[in-house]
Amino acid sequence: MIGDYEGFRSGFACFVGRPNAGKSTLTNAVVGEKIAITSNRPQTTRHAIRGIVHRPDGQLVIVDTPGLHRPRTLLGQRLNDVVRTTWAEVDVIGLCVPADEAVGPGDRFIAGELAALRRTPKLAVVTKTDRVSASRLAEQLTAVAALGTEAGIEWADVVPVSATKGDRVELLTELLLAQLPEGPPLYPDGELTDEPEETLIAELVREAALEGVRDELPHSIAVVVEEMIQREDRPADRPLLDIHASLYVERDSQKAIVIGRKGTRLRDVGTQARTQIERLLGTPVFLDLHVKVAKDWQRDPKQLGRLGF
Ligand SMILES: Nc1nc2c(ncn2[C@@H]2O[C@H](COP(=O)(O)OP(=O)(O)OP(=O)(O)O)[C@@H](O)[C@H]2O)c(=O)[nH]1
Repeated sequence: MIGDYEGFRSGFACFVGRPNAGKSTLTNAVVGEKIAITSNRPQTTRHAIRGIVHRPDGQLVIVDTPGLHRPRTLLGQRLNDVVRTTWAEVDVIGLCVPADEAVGPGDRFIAGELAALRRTPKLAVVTKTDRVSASRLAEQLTAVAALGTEAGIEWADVVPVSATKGDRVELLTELLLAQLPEGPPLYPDGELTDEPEETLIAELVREAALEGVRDELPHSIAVVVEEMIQREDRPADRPLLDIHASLYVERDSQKAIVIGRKGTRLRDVGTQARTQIERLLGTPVFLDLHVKVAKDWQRDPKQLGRLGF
């Protein structure tokens, strides 16, 4: 049957780069739908969420990985393992370097790790080009080319993009597709992601809970969707989906922060998350959030397992 797909390319790609490099935003821009989680604080992406681009001549499956970083906790170690496993499995890797920040040790560390994957084609992606002048962009393109040379990587392409403006996102997609092996589609037409809905919903709740909180919290929040059930006794044209989710924090003090004065903060988190979830699922949702303390869950293998890591 392979012959039926002559000229068709399919495979996996992932974007790597230091925290805040713009990987999630770029994934969304390439896939064209909000699926990965973005935020202006580092390391909010924890799960390998795939977005799927369908084209007449190819199919590109994007795997969104957490940032690689120096592990300080058990969670950190597991995240790094996830990242390395993902890198070894994909067909093409895009290293994202923001246009508005100098190439630094973080980029060199990641480039060094990438260089070890000899057979995988690698593209350098200079992100957030809308934030810099043309001359600054030209300098950054040179710096990123040099980053490759130093690490012993031969970039398949060096592509400047703005995910927010949509500049050259289409070009990048084509260049990624061109690196994929020939083969039949991996997923049915029309599918955007194969991540279970619960995971996406949990990530949306987590994203809402992280809005505007202090720096110590991001790594301490985990969200688990406990139950999703259609409300009974609803007219067919007005369905309602009940979602019960737990927000786990590590300490009582963090619980107080998440809940806020008289529960106002948690209500806002619920409203924001519900809006996003309704957009994702296309159905009205009643979202019930509970905050629970799981003492030092990041250091406890049993708790990590229960929270899905
Ligand atoms: N102006 C501009 N801002 C961008 C662009 N892409 C991303 N950003 C912003 O940069 C910040 C980080 O973007 P993310 O996509 O969350 O970065 P990330 O690499 O996935 O971050 P981690 O999940 O922490 O690894 C967010 O505030 C984005 O809005 C872009 O093309 N232009």
